[in-house]
Amino acid sequence: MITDFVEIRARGGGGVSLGKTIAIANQKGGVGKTTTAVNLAASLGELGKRVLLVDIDPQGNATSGLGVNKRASEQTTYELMTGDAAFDQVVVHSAFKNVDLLPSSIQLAGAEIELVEMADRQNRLKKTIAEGKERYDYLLIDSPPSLGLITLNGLVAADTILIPIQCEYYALEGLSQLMNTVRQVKRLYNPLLEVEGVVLTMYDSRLNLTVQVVEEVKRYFGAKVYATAVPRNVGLSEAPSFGQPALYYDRGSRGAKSYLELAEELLRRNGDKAVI
Ligand SMILES: Nc1ncnc2c1ncn2[C@@H]1O[C@H](COP(=O)(O)OP(=O)(O)OP(=O)(O)O)[C@@H](O)[C@H]1O
Repeated sequence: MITDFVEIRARGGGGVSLGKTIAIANQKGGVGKTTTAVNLAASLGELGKRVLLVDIDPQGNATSGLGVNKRASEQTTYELMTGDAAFDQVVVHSAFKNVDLLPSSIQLAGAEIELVEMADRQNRLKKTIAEGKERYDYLLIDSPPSLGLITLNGLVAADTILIPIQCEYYALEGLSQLMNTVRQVKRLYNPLLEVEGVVLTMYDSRLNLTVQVVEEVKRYFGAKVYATAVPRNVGLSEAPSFGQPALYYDRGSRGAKSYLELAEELLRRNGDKAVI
């Protein structure tokens, strides 16, 4: 059925417009970067967008979260960034609608040091995923929990940064450092880099602490804070061990639904619409 929500592809249609690259980053560990990357990718794919998930975290959890064996991946973002493989040698289709992956492997941990010696070291990811921008509507980069050279490559390659913040004590700790890094990247390498938004993760509205954290985050980031907060949900934490996004593991779960809502909000904020 054709409704107002149906459109001819807003991005990428006819090869005219380029996909949007969004780095999901926060140097703080365990705040929900990978969970957001995997589930947002699956949700955008479900909504008809062509998505490339770019895993640049040496832990490779986004790779295994999409059901791809990170130990068996011969060509990964490591080879892409060191120049030893081309885009088409690395990209793999996932089992999930509209979602492709550039997998990671533990070898990427070494790249942090190896890249230091290389020419154009902060631009390596940007150059190698450039052709992906012609094929996908959204490219989501899952960053490691640091502000090192690999994360820098992600921020240089990105159009925007999406920051997951866990609703817990010290949630804002390190955010001024992250924003300083964003400002520096803008000044030195990527003047058009913007903040896409802030996503509150592991949200529990029953806790006073959560309410306080949300207030503080809103004071700091204002309208950039997404209205959709992701609740703490067991489906989201179980799904990775089955190599599936929550949408496929347990479609009715609150976690799966909240990431679909997040994807819809992201499309809305970008003036983009689902293709159904
Ligand atoms: N909304 C949620 N509900 C329940 N569990 C969650 C939720 N979000 C994330 N988790 C769990 O919290 C842990 C950390 O999440 P995740 O790996 O996504 O964080 P990260 O920021 O990518 O971590 P790292 O910094 O190590 O890369 C994981 O075990 C994940 O399954």
